[in-house]
Amino acid sequence: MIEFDQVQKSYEVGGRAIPALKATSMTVAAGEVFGIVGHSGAGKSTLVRLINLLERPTGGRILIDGKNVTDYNAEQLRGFRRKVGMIFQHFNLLSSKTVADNIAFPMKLAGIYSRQQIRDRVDELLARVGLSDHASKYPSQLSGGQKQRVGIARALACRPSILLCDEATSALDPQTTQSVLRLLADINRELGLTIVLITHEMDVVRRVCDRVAVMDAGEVVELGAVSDVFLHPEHPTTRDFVFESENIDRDELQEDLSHAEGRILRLTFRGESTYKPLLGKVARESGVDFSILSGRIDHIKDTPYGQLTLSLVGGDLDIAMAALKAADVHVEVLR
Ligand SMILES: Nc1ncnc2c1ncn2[C@@H]1O[C@H](COP(=O)(O)OP(=O)(O)OP(=O)(O)O)[C@@H](O)[C@H]1O
Repeated sequence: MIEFDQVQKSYEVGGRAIPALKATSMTVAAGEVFGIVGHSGAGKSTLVRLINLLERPTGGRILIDGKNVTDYNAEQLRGFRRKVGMIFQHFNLLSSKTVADNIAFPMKLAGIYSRQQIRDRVDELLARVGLSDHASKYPSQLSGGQKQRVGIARALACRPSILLCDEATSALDPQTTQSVLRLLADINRELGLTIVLITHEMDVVRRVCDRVAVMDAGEVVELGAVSDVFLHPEHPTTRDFVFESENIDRDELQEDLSHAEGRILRLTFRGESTYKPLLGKVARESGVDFSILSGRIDHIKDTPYGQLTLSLVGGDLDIAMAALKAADVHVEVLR
């Protein structure tokens, strides 16, 4: 478990303290995939670099599994850092070393593993990330996705309990992003590793994270289960991220809504209710006519969800609303 207790960070620039993270308290549970989303400069990298103490907080405490790591001496810190792996946007591989040597590097540096242990672990990790045939290649001979797989294998070499991902898919195309995210989800499930993932894309959060913190100007402005934050965003910054990820143009949406008749509702279905033929039944029972203005069905991690914007005309609106709510559909009246 990672606990931030009133953690703050400012950088000294030209004798002035520039605040990057305002006093923040939050907890990341062991074994969860925790997303941190925010625009450039929001403080995401600072927050994540505080977890492995690449940056030292200027206030507050960071507790990992109940231990205050901000108090650690140099030796304790070295041991602790082996338990926290990290992957980066631009992979940060050593270009003069082969794939196998890149993966072995943190184990050699630790100085506590035998040659045989290192060889076995490298083979195991190469297989885990699907690169057994590429062990002797150099990073320049690999695609972006393969480089990130090497980065992941290297981060896992010393069997960490926490994996930090700093914009790990931002340099990859959508298909490669999917496969790297799938690999991270598998690793999380199989190894029970805690993953903290920073990104500026809500879509990445939607695919793999259990919970998310939204950051704006050095502050966590919204935090919760991805399904709640994504489907019912409250803070304007969160709304921007969700709209962006769904490719919704607000002006166009307003324009479409202004042409629609009657009441306008947004319905959110989660889990099994997503696939039920509910609208026809509600229309028959209430006499209300629906017309669909927009809609999508997708997944939040493994859970299906659907969102429909409807205009409703005629019939008995109260009966329709009651029937939808009784079927566990979240109903929001837009007009
Ligand atoms: N080493 C540093 N010295 C001075 N200021 C810094 C330093 N690192 C970050 N900052 C400042 O702290 C604030 C937060 O930066 P941070 O890199 O944490 O944001 P971010 O959300 O990760 O942004 P990005 O997505 O662009 O990486 C910014 O205003 C940045 O300019």
